[in-house]
Amino acid sequence: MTVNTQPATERPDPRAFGLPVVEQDDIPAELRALVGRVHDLIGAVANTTETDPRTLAEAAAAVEGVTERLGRAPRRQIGTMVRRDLPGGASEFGTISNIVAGDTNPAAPPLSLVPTAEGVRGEVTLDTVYQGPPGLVHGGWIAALLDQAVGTASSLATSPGLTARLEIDYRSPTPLFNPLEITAEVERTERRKVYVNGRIRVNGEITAQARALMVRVPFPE
Ligand SMILES: CCCCCCCCCCCCCCCC(=O)SCCNC(=O)CCNC(=O)[C@H](O)C(C)(C)COP(=O)(O)OP(=O)(O)OC[C@H]1O[C@@H](n2cnc3c(N)ncnc32)[C@H](O)[C@@H]1OP(=O)(O)O
Repeated sequence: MTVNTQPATERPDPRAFGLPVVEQDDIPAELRALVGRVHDLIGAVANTTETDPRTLAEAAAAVEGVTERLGRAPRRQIGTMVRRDLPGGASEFGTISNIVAGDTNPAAPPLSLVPTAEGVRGEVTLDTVYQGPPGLVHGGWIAALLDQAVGTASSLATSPGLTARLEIDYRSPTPLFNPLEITAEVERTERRKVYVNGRIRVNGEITAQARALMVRVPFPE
């Protein structure tokens, strides 16, 4: 039975939880470029066949130098959020260094999800940084992508919550270097509980699907 006892129309402002908020448009283009180059670096390091000790040592020293230089500025407060405008006039908050979708996380693919009539949709192509079995996406990353999708669908349709339960059916291998279409939508809500379904498609075929229970976080008084 579908029970909608607590439809959420309020959008909590993360500042009410003591979390700083950055406007997505205020993230400097140069920081975005740096995030992109470090993302490329992760792939280059993971896949290099370079064996010359001097070349490798120089690369390590160069990276260490950049890390030290950036470390001179204070770190962002843990839990810093970013506000993003969405197509259609809505906006959403996300953690700025979210491992799946964070604007400033070089390890994130990143996955960008937009609202649809049903829920949310995004497309992403993963490289060997996300490899599990040869040529295939790691199962944990498949779960991570789907967790993000069901969480975002739930958050946009109701209000932000935490994943209480996530069940994944891995139906067929999910390949690297192929566009993954990720969709999710709310099935029903019961008080603070939001039941959400999601899936990954490759060339129109479902490779993995998720059933999730999100529990909405109570707003501060
Ligand atoms: C802050 C503002 C900023 C905005 C922000 C925006 C972010 C927008 C994008 C989000 C995109 C992120 C997507 C990644 C999402 C993660 O990765 S979340 C991280 C992984 N999850 C966690 O760490 C959660 C850990 N678990 C917990 O903290 C707590 O167990 C929970 C889930 C909050 C529930 O605890 P609780 O609030 O005390 O609620 P509780 O009363 O126990 O349960 C409520 C109801 O849920 C049921 N329930 C709870 N757990 C379960 C379960 N495992 N199975 C079945 N039923 C359950 C209970 O039975 C109860 O049912 P009813 O009595 O109402 O019928």
